[in-house]
Amino acid sequence: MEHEHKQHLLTPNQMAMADKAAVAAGVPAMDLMAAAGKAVADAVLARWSRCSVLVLCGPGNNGGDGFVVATLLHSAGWPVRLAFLGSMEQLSPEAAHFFHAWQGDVEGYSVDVLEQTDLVIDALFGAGLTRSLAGKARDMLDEIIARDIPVCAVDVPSGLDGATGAAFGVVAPAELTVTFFRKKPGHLLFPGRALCGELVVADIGIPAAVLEALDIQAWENSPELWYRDYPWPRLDGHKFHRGHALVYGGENMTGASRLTARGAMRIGAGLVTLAAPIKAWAVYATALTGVMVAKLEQSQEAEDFEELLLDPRYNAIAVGPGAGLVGFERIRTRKIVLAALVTGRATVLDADALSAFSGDPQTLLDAIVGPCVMTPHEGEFARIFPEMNKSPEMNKNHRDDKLTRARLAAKQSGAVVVLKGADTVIASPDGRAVINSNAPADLATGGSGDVLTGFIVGLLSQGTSQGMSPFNAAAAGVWLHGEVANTFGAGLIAEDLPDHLPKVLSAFKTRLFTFKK
Ligand SMILES: NC(=O)C1=CN([C@@H]2O[C@H](COP(=O)(O)OP(=O)(O)OC[C@H]3O[C@@H](n4cnc5c(N)ncnc54)[C@H](OP(=O)(O)O)[C@@H]3O)[C@@H](O)[C@H]2O)[C@H](O)CC1
Ligand SMILES: [K+]
Repeated sequence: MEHEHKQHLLTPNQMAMADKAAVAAGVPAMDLMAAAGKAVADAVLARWSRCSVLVLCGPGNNGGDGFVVATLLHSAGWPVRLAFLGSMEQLSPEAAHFFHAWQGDVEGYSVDVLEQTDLVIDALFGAGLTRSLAGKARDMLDEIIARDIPVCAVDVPSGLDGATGAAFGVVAPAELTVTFFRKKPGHLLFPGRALCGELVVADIGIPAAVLEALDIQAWENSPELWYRDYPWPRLDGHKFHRGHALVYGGENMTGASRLTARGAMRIGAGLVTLAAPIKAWAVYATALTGVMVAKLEQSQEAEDFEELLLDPRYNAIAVGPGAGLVGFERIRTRKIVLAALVTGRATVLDADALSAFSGDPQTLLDAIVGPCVMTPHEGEFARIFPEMNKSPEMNKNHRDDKLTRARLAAKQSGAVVVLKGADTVIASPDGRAVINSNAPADLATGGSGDVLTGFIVGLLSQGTSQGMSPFNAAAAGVWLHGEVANTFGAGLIAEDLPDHLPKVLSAFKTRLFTFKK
């Protein structure tokens, strides 16, 4: 399991390098293509009953895979037709070999060929796509969409950028995509994740060892990445070892920070204190058992918060949920955030803690001096990194994708950036990134972000010195957050998330011992 590293995500360029490394290691390109085509044919035979298949082959090795698929489905007794968009001369040696191995006709490449077709094998373009599809390639995909013909895509649906999940123009959505060796970011980032349909990753004989030579910077989120650092309660673990999380509670939206405090408790913070303006103190004090509530005196809340922070035992701080943005609250929220950041202690900034700096984000970014995790959704992200979506550099080469934006924001801010969504990206200032893929749609309920903030600050409060770095704490928090929602299922509301975590943790713990083997 160790060096399997199933979570690695390779860019199309890294995929090509893996390909070359495999050939250099003695795996003939011919065998790679044969194995790729076989993996696609096997996946089709396993999912569809015999039907009339049209294989669309493009000019490169994606097309080469298609030739292999056509021959294998034909020899399985399926009615197979093949149309080729390219020229013999342009084919690589291995693609040319499998082109000649195809015994059937090569039909003219026009939309008429779609007549009587039950299933299309999309082997037009894969990792080599460099620009939007146009002309006949595009017309064919438009027609496939119009006729709603099921598609099995080879490597990626044609038109999809494997690096970003962005569509270069038209993409025919696939029921099934078969990719090779490892996933690409584009298989996990929307719209790519949706356009791929069910994803199968086939081992085609590329040795896992080639990964060492690649400078992998992206992974699919999984406990495999961070379970070694997970702060399991130690037998001698006095609660003070487990750290003390300090959560700032707002005046009106008291529910938000209560969810955060509960999330921090449930994930194992030794102690949690919620600091709230005295006006809201009674609400918190009655609602929260087990969480201590500190009073912040009227109109000097920020000073009192600073005073609290003089106690070094508060080793992780969360600000944002329900902090308040209306009128004077905005000024107070900014002061509270700056008071937290100046301590240099692990700080999680979410929601209002971010929006309070829209208009002058640099004040916030300049104040980040210690371990910090930001958890913006797209709207909050745009307020803190307004230039991110408009810079010519970003849009010139389709770099306005989520992975690039989160990475640039992390680099620029020095914080770990959790750019939330159905495909949450966790990016570290050093360029590493994790794409989360287990979150169900139900998670988009009000308050679920407040709980995530609690999970992350709760993890950070437990042994930051020993090893749950902000990057790992964010990845673990996001994964557990998704896992709880998955196990809970329909009808989930935010309040269920903290209380359902223990069940997931114990299941995760037993599973861990299988990891450790
Ligand atoms: N690494 C592996 O695991 C294996 C991958 N295989 C398959 O190989 C493809 C990648 O093959 P490649 O030849 O590099 O590229 P494509 O087949 O995806 O593209 C072919 C050429 O198409 C041209 N191109 C690019 N964009 C367009 C466009 N919009 N319109 C027209 N033509 C386009 C481009 O050539 P240009 O010179 O025109 O730019 C491409 O070179 C991978 O996806 C796998 O399916 C191996 O078969 C097995 C091992
Ligand atoms: K394809």
